[in-house]
Amino acid sequence: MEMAFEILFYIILIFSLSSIFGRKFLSAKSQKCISNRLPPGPKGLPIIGHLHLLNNTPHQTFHNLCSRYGPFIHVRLGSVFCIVASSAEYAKETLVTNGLAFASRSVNIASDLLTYGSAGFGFAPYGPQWKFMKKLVTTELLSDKNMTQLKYVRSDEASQLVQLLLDNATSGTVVNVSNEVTMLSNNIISRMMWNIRCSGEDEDGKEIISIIRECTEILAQFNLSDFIPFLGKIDLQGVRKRAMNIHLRYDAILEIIIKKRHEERRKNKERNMQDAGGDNGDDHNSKNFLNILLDAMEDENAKTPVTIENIKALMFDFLNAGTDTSATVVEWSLSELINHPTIMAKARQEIDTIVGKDRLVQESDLPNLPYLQAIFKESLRLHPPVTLFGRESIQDCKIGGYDIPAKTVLFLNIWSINRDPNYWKTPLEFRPERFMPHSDQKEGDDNEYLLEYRGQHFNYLPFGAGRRGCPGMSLAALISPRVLALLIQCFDWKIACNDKGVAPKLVDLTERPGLTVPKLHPLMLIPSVRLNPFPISLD
Ligand code: HEM
Repeated sequence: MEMAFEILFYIILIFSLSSIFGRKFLSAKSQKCISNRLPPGPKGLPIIGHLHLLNNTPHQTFHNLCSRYGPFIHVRLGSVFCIVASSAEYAKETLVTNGLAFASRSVNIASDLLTYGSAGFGFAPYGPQWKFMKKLVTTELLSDKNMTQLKYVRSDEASQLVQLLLDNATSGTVVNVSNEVTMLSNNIISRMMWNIRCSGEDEDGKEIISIIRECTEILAQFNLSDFIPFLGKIDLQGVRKRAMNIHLRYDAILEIIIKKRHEERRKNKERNMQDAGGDNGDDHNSKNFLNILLDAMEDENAKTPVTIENIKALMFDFLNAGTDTSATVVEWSLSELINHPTIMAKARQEIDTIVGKDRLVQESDLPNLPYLQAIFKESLRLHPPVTLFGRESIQDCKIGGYDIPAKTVLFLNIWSINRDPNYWKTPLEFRPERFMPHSDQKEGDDNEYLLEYRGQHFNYLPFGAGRRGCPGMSLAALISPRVLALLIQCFDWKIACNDKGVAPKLVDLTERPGLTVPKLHPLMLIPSVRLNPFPISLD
């Protein structure tokens, strides 16, 4: 609500300013669009277009507009021409059939500052730098080999979470599960990146976590200056100033981390020289992302040189894209399981049968736990961590017979497609059985159980698809289901009392607006020990 008032206030201001400046800032691009054959859309207002329709849950706003005007619509946000795709057919058309045209991302004032002018990967324009980064990410940083080498990080963090929850269960303490799984996910990504834990005593870690939180907030903030060019310099909402502040803090901490790492590398090299090529005894640390990137930067024969800005920006992308997303799935899954005790019981039975009660679930068990996988998939469907993602076109193209000009921003509404009754039976129901083979199927389930999230099934795209589909999908599929399995295996859960002293019967499932969409209210639960896994041992 607050945001709606803020936007209304600025819109009135824009109208006043526009009467002074006239309409000349309406870009040539949007003028050109008007003459072409465009997808349908609501009637826009002069200058601001459809800005007034947006609130802080754009996926829901676009969903409502598409229910009225069809699955492929256009809107104009100030001077920015946008299309919204809200069906499997248009997802395929935009992400794959016209995948090259829509291979870029739009950049805004905050993301430009935070990513060193798009020097990283996630916000990089489509071109040689992005292609080089993509190769580095898929063949080195997030390669199967590196994921296997860094398995000890994920296992260690999972053990630490179980230990912490055991302590809480023993003392009967209420646990903020949302916070704990976010911290776990931050720790995993941060240790894989540069071997720093975010929780605990490490000051660098604490600063990193506070930066991540502020970034998520500012990147999700709707900034009018991104859409009304003449406001760019004015910074009405103070977004540029805040983004600059975060950027400077991020840069300062990165400088410290990189300096320390250079020093360690120098010492290791000296030690290696003395040992005449022997092991440097630092193998855990050596495969972290920062070391791989510093190796790439020091490679004098590289065709595409890697700069320090590339490294800092890429690290930013991972922190930003990889932490909250993986945690959000666990938070939603556990919430749904508590609200559906029969599903919880079935998941537990599967774990008890396949894994037993003598040891904890390991990553290697995951392929043998189909019901757990179905819960993971169903959670990604009903509560996709990324509800809406954006791309930008680099050339004119035709989609569904409509003319789409270059530099059009595409919003793909995953949230809406995942709830579309044309593709899903009882789409608003949390029902993992839809992803299970025959015996558990309800009549008319068709082939929902065959659907995978890897980007080939266009009615189910929690990780996107095509060239810019999520490179962290396999990592997320290792982290989230395993953590969820441990929470199911080791603990019984009770909902904690609210501030009125009443324990609600069901977990509240309201969404919090933002770049990723976690629960509005953190998941506050009281664990009790179901399986005491001493000694805690994970692979
Ligand atoms: C459940 C967890 C996750 C979900 C649901 C998710 C979802 C997404 C989505 C929808 C996109 C946009 C895809 C597109 O444009 O087609 C994306 C992009 C991206 N994701 Fe993820 N993601 C998750 C975890 C991760 C992790 C763990 C990492 C890395 C450590 C990561 C790194 C990225 C990057 C770098 C991009 C940008 C890729 C590019 O622009 O080429 N994500 N993710």
